[in-house]
Amino acid sequence: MNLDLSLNPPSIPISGPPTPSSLFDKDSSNLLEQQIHTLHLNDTHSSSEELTATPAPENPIAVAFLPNKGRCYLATREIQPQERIFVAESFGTTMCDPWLDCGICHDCWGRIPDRKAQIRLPRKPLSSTTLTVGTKKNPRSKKTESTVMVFCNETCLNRYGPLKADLICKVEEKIRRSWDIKQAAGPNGHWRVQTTIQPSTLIAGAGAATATLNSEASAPATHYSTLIPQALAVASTPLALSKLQDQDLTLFLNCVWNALDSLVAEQESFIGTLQQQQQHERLEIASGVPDKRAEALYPMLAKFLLEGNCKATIGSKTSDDDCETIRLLTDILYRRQVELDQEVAVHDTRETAEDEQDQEHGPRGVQPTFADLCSMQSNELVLFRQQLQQDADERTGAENEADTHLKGSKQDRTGPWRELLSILPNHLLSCFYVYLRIRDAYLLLDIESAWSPAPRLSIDSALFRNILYREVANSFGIRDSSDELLAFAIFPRASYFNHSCRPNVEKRRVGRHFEYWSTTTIGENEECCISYGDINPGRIERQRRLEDMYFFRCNCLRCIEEESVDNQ
Ligand SMILES: C[S@@+](CC[C@H](N)C(=O)[O-])C[C@H]1O[C@@H](n2cnc3c(N)ncnc32)[C@H](O)[C@@H]1O
Repeated sequence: MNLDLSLNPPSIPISGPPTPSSLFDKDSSNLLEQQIHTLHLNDTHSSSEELTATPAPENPIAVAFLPNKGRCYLATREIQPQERIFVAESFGTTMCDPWLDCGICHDCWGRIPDRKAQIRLPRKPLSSTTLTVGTKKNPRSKKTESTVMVFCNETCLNRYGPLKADLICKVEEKIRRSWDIKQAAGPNGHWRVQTTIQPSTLIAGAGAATATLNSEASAPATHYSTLIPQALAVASTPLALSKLQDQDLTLFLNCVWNALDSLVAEQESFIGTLQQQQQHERLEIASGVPDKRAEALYPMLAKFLLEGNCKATIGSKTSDDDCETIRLLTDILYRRQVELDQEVAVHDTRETAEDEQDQEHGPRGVQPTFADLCSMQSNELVLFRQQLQQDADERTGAENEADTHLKGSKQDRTGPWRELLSILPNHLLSCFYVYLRIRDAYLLLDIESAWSPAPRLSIDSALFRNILYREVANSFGIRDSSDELLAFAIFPRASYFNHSCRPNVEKRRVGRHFEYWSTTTIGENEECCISYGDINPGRIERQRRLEDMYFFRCNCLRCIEEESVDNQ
């Protein structure tokens, strides 16, 4: 979901961009806990303190905290109408699927004037590896064969980062592969999810496999056979889930996602990696060569977890929307890895600090970091609650289809998972699917040793959640002059602009930047707000839209004024 944009070009010079404080460190594993702590701390502020922005004389705006809206931008001085107050840089972008090969540049999102001079990626034919599960060879879809990235010219490609572009094309190829789960599950199938082995023998193996398959060694995790009862002790019905306070819901979700990671690690440890033959030779596993087993691992996990439990289609193909999400995640993970590696040589050319003026697209803002992205507001809990409600609404008045289906299905082999899966909203199960898809793609690239020369990426559920639920309702739609949605991008430092139904700031896209311009005189310490889309309808309709799309009840001055008039 995205915030709407306006697309007018700039005409006057820039003031320096503000630097919002980063509340979180780069270790993603405890970000959720830290976020709760931070919000708790913020709750203890007095309102007079909260309304004072930290002075930053060179910047016209600074981040502050408002009790009923969270963080916001306040003016640090009087701002005149038509001042450019901020330039935002993205940290993660993804082109919408229909535009992948339609002459829109992946870097500047402009229409490519010279179609003959454009650069189309991948340049070389895609990997010859047969990406099928089971014995049947699946013909490549047209999507896989088509170009996945187009750039105006070398300048745009270099700014985007050729290594990253190449990597995203490789990932795209993997996520488009067909998951033929029926074939994989047959008697001659390559892999079956096994959950009958004693947990005590698995925990060490699971940790070892994770350490091998992911670049960061992780401590052996708690096994799902412990985590699932823990989750169900917190809530065992959708109704109980809907009543949980934030802290308990976070605990519940942590148990669920950690349980998924534990299952994934356990199954990976059965396969082992190519270097861990002894591990899986000890265990009785289905026949097949290791790489075939690995190819079948994630499709089978999806079948095990989702089939019969999820109303969303767990198809053999990844939906276009899911591909968009995975490209965005990969872009972000790539940039995070570059930060972690601090490999200047591999770094995109656009990242040089002294290059503050882009000849084609005007001035640049401060380059955001992964920590900036992690300090954005996570919408995981509100989204979860909304999805629970939606599922409940769908069930009202009709037979509880999901439950009937479960009871009559052959899903009993899911054992301890069954009860847990049956109470989760469908949307969360769809997120599992995207998570398994991305892990599948990365595992195949591991097996093919296909990362180099780009940095090797890995993901676990904590990282996945940290990124995914910050993208939700926080990413910006990139539109062309006819309002066509071309792409999505995350602008971490721009995400502190709150909404107002009477905004005093407007966004303008200039190439791949966003610029923020005052539309009126803004007094010192006054809040600077943009609008999240259409502000023309009446108050009730405006508020309903914001609640549905962005999960909050609007507390802007206009709504407060109109509400008090309505109540008189
Ligand atoms: C893009 S973020 C803006 C920054 C956010 N306040 C923060 O602390 O990170 C959007 C969120 O800010 C809050 N918000 C923005 N505009 C608001 C408004 N007019 N009334 C109430 N809350 C608002 C809501 O929580 C919303 O989900």
